[in-house]
Amino acid sequence: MTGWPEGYGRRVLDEVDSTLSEAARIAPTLPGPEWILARHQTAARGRRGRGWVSPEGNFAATLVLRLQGAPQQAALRSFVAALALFDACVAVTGRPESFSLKWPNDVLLNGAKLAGILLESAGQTDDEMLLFIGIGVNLAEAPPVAALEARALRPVSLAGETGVRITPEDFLTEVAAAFARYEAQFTALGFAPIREAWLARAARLGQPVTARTGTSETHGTFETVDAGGQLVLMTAAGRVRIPAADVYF
Ligand SMILES: O=C(O)CCCC[C@@H]1SC[C@@H]2NC(=O)N[C@@H]21
Repeated sequence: MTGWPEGYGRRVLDEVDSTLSEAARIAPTLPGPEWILARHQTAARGRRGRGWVSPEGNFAATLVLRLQGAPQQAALRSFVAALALFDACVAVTGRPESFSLKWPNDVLLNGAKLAGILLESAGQTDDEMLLFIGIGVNLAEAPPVAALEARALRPVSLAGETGVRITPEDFLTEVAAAFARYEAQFTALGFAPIREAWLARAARLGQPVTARTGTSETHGTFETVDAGGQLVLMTAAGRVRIPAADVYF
């Protein structure tokens, strides 16, 4: 059985507006990294200003990390978190072939959206920042499709697709343990092995995708993710590196 990782704190809330907001409120008082899990969120947020619908029984948590170094290095923790989620999903289902990762940091199950990650930060000085890694996983139930944007991937739940039922608390133990392993690897060896591991689990590598920002769309073949975590597409106009976007298949 997976144990709780040494050095990481944990608190479980019945209800909160958003675990990301709670993280920002309590982070200055925390002595070390801390997971905040909520059974219910009243104002959860998703990427790019979207909301996040999280029915009871789904996983909603934020990890608070105090980090030294460049903000770009902090942002690469989204890949660390995505790998941790992938491993946790495999640990509870025993089905590595069913899961994949979508740039920048969604977890797919049978090609549909199972989980999302939202990074926020605070308190940045020259050498220290607080990073909040917000994670939502449809463990029990997928949100209603009416809540989705056009072209967004269909949401699915772990229980619906695999029949595996796990509580958010037990899932947190798996995610926290996997995160601690990958974070130790990141600290010791940098982004290179994380990047390799992420690419080995990537959805649609070598296939055509569309990357959309608020203002532009880029179509191309998904070539790789570079050493800075940017999406690399081969387009009709040549190779393009994209720092942030939504990807559509
Ligand atoms: O848009 C996405 O794919 C990212 C969704 C992230 C949702 C999680 S749920 C826990 C944490 N608290 C929030 O308000 N959002 C994140």
